[in-house]
Amino acid sequence: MAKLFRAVIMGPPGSGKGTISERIAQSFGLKHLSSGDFLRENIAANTEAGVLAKTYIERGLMVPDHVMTRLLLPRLEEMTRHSWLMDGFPCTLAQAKALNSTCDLDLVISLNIPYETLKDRLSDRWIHPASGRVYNMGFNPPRVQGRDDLSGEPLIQHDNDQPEALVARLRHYKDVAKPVIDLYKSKGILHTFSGTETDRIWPYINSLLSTKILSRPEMDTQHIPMP
Ligand SMILES: Nc1ncnc2c1ncn2[C@@H]1O[C@H](COP(=O)(O)OP(=O)(O)OP(=O)(O)O)[C@@H](O)[C@H]1O
Ligand SMILES: Nc1nc2c(ncn2[C@H]2C[C@H](O)[C@@H](COP(=O)(O)OP(=O)(O)O)O2)c(=O)[nH]1
Repeated sequence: MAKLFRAVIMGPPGSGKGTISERIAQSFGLKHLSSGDFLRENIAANTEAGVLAKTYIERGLMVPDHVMTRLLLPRLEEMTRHSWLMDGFPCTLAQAKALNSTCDLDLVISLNIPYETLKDRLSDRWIHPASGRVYNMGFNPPRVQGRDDLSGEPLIQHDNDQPEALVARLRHYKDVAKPVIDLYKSKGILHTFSGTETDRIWPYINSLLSTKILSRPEMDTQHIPMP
């Protein structure tokens, strides 16, 4: 059996983590794990952690580290037979250290996208709140305006995606992500990609992964929630 592959994708809000993760999952058969999806599943199932996490997310705050690690690490430990790509975790040094004690990462992708680009994308980002599916009116519009493609339910915009809130969110991201990025740099597994368009960054990520993932045993093209 081919060696399992463990990767993380990092980047500020709107940098394209979700979009690129889906492409990686489709092209390389890794399972796309998303901290946001996982939190939404817990909220929908009314688990104790989900109820707690909801109180933070509703206020536009990050969920505390101990809640995130207690929720996610056991799930990652269970994934003994699959290669995966984690999107949205870790995003603090405490989370990264906790992840480190659970598994050895092979690769970290960091997206470095200019502020103006993030601002434009996010002010035009529409979300299906129940699933977390995202649309952008120019880049990946829904089939029917204002409606989710799968459920037909209405799409919403988040206040914290609007320019007034964005500056603070990006500053916060930079502060908390810097030590995480430094940690992965020191381990020699960090790969940074800069640019303004996902379609132009993607070929570089694709060719990097082609050199790292030699065999593709799990050509599973779906975005699979954690077990
Ligand atoms: N690793 C994490 N640590 C703390 N809170 C998290 C983490 N991942 C997700 N969250 C919380 O869950 C919420 C939803 O996460 P999700 O990644 O779907 O959305 P987001 O805010 O749109 O992120 P982005 O803007 O980067 O796409 C976040 O706003 C945050 O409150
Ligand atoms: N115009 C444009 N929009 C893009 C591009 N790549 C992604 N997007 C859109 C899709 C989303 O609406 C928004 C943010 O992307 P995302 O994949 O949700 O980012 P992230 O928050 O998971 O990091 O930007 C891109 O290259 N151009």
